[in-house]
Amino acid sequence: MEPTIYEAAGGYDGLLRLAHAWHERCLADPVASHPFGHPGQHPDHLERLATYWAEALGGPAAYTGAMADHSHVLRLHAGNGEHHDLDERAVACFAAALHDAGFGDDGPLHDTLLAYFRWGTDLMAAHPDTPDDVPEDVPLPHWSWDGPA
Ligand code: HEM
Repeated sequence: MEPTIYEAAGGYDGLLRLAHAWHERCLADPVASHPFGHPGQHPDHLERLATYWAEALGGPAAYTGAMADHSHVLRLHAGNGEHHDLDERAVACFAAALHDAGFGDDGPLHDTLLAYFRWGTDLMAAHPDTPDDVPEDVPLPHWSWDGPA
């Protein structure tokens, strides 16, 4: 049977490595660093991000099982107005992070992870006005080798 993207990416450990690499790239970027480093952000941010990615990419449902739901994640990203520059920089940082974390610069796994992140960034930008616009109980969006699942 074809491995899930989660398995192909090295499971939770591989995705945690990628989350660290993405965060490093964002912190080093003049635009993408802005959202990070404010007081009050979750101390386990990267572990929670990797757990979320794991669930979205065919791994265990541990984010929604033990941490929070997708509506919570949407609310964290909502209410910041339109920010296309930031989104573009965040995607560029993710492409660089794929390289840094050992996922290479091309190939099916690299390409699907990058496409997932680009899609996810658009989903996160869907509520620019206020977190109050985010409905309750939005299901966590899954991604497959063929795109949105
Ligand atoms: C422009 C791109 C993005 C930026 C600038 C960004 C920024 C952030 C920031 C600042 C936080 C911390 C919020 C807090 O703890 O107060 C966060 C949390 C998080 N983000 Fe993003 N994000 C981006 C894209 C994404 C994408 C594409 C995904 C998923 C595919 C994602 C998933 C998450 C998750 C799961 C959390 C943690 C939620 C929790 O603490 O339970 N983000 N993000």
